[in-house]
Amino acid sequence: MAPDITTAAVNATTEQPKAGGGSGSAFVTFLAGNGDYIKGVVGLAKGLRKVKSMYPLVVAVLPDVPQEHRKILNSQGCIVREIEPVYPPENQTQFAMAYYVINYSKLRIWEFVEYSKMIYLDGDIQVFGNIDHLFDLPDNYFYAVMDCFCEKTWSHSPQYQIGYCQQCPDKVQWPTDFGPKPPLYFNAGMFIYEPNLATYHDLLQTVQVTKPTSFAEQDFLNMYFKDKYKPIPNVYNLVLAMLWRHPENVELEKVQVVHYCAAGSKPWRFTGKEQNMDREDIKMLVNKWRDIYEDETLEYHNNPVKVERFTTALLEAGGVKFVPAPSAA
Ligand SMILES: O=c1ccn([C@@H]2O[C@H](COP(=O)(O)OP(=O)(O)O)[C@@H](O)[C@H]2O)c(=O)[nH]1
Ligand SMILES: OC[C@H]1O[C@H](O[C@@H]2[C@@H](O)[C@H](O)[C@@H](O)[C@H](O)[C@@H]2O)[C@H](O)[C@@H](O)[C@H]1O
Ligand SMILES: [Mn+2]
Repeated sequence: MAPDITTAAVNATTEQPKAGGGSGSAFVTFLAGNGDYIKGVVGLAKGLRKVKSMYPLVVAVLPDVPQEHRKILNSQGCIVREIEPVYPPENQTQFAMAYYVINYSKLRIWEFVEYSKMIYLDGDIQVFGNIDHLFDLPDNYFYAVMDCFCEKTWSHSPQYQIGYCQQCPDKVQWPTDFGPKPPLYFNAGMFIYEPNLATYHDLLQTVQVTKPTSFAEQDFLNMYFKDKYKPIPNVYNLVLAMLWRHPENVELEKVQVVHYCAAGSKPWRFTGKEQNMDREDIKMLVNKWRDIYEDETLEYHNNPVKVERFTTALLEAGGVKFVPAPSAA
């Protein structure tokens, strides 16, 4: 039987190593704690398989992720990478959500230089369309979708207070006495980046001298990459609040990636009781997530990537060495 090798592994042996040193691409997500986000990551691994992505899913896990959850990740074909926490400097900041303090640990993914390009996805994201083409975007930029400032979670901000949102910049003009309009701001639940050790060390040093703010590492990443940030269409990270805040900017049938970040929208613990959670579109998106999560045909053991014998022979004949690697996709 032909050895299981991922297309990415084959690609990795043919692509030229880039600046970061790595030569392959992969999706990466972040898992912390012993709670139920493991379900989000399993759903994501199965969703990437359903859309027949060519790339593996790396999961950066904090030490508090239990062995049982790591076993589940391996059984789903994920590549589990242990990371240490990253804490912001001592501060009095009230994060929008108290647990956001652990989200600074996401910054460890810049150390994964065995990969030249990665797409980061939160564990509460699902991919409903193949987005592998995003790995081909030009290097040296930080790609992500613009966020929305209209939810209560933004009530601390001047944008919210004057009703300004970058999703509808002409609705409320930015007052001149408020100083310069804020630069475009991205949601950090999904982004395309290149791991790089110099950037990684600079990120960690800069965190220690930067005052933490409400949206923790999301604010920090926006500040750090403000000159490299390139917005990509909302279809690549539908922040659910867009459905009721900016429906004119959403064409649901074209959405490729859904981000279940609105309060009460996590599909694995959905009750439908919170504000906006009784909407038909929300219930449809939660059911779409659940269908994938419960789909037995999407289990890894039902989907090992097989390569025709001739491909193997071709690789060996060409002297190209390939390393079998589990694929989450
Ligand atoms: O207890 C937790 C909280 C968060 N996360 C990870 O951190 C990400 C960011 O948190 P979250 O998505 O809840 O933030 P939101 O996008 O809802 O603001 C999650 O998607 C998970 O990948 C986790 O693994 N365990
Ligand atoms: O740690 C800060 C987090 O900030 C972001 O979530 C927010 C943001 O999207 C707001 O705009 C929404 O209003 C809010 O609901 C949502 O939770 C990222 O999705 C998450 O990955 C993480 O970076
Ligand atoms: Mn999220």
